[in-house]
Amino acid sequence: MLTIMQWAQHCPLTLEFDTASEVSEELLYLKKKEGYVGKHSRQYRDFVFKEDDVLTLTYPKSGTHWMIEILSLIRTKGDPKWIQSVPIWDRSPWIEILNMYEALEAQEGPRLITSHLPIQLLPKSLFTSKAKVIHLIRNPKDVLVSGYFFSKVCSSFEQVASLQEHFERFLQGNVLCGSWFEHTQGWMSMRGKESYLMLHYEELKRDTRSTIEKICQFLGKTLEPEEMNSVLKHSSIQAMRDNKMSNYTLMDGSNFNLKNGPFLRKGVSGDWKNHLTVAQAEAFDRMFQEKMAGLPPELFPWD
Ligand SMILES: Nc1ncnc2c1ncn2[C@@H]1O[C@H](COP(=O)(O)OS(=O)(=O)O)[C@@H](OP(=O)(O)O)[C@H]1O
Repeated sequence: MLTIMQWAQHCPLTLEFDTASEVSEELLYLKKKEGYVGKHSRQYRDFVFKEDDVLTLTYPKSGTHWMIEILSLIRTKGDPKWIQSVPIWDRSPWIEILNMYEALEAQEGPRLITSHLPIQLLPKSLFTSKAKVIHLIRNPKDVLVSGYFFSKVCSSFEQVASLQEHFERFLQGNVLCGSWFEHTQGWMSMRGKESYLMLHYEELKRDTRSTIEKICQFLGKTLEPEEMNSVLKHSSIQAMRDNKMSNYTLMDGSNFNLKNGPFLRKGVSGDWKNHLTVAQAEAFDRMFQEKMAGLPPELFPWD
């Protein structure tokens, strides 16, 4: 029996797997994480996804919370009462966090569920159920930069001395949730399934309305024009910064330290250009070409 993961120190979840072969190399670093506590969670593997579940699936720092806010507002047809009264992590709990997992199990459907896990660590019922998966991806250079700043705010992230150190760890997959390249390719293997929708942060940013329409179509929902306007208004980054149920001020002082930066930082595409050197960007691009060779370039519509 091999225990491989503790998510966060304040809400420890550990998954146990029967054989080492079930553990991808890129996740092994998690075993070394300080404060690591083994805890048997075979039950997790038996979690039953239901057909009316909607799973937001992201590599960390790809726009997860934005998507949850949008899905919450679609559910209420733009009425902000729910998002303004229930914390974002209770509206769409992370399946890999133990206390949230337990809440999810007890929850009546339809459920919003979130995960940052790579595909091989999701309970198997996901792949036989009709639960819908929204896989949001983002330019990994922006993901990298966002993660660097977030590491100063959230102690679950690897504490690093410099952006260069974070850069090297990111390319090696030696960061929370492992290699972006493998995580992304893994989930992209669901392309073509009716229950899978892949979206880009950049597309959501460039044309939020059309992307929300696409989400509604995928979910079989319709919004009246004024309901759509309300979804747009209340899921804007400024509205989320002003919403204490979404800005993590309720978590400040736990493993979040908002003195070191806001939870909702810039919320733009292309911020990597302000932080990565030309040499870093070139090294990144070489790695990208190598790792993602064979996938159509239109899957990655960013510069
Ligand atoms: N409404 C809205 N509009 C635009 N951008 C937004 C929005 N909400 C969150 N964000 C940006 O998403 C980044 C955080 O991603 P995640 O929510 O996936 O982070 S986490 O891993 O779940 O902690 C983080 O990106 P950076 O600003 O580049 O750090 C957030 O600012």
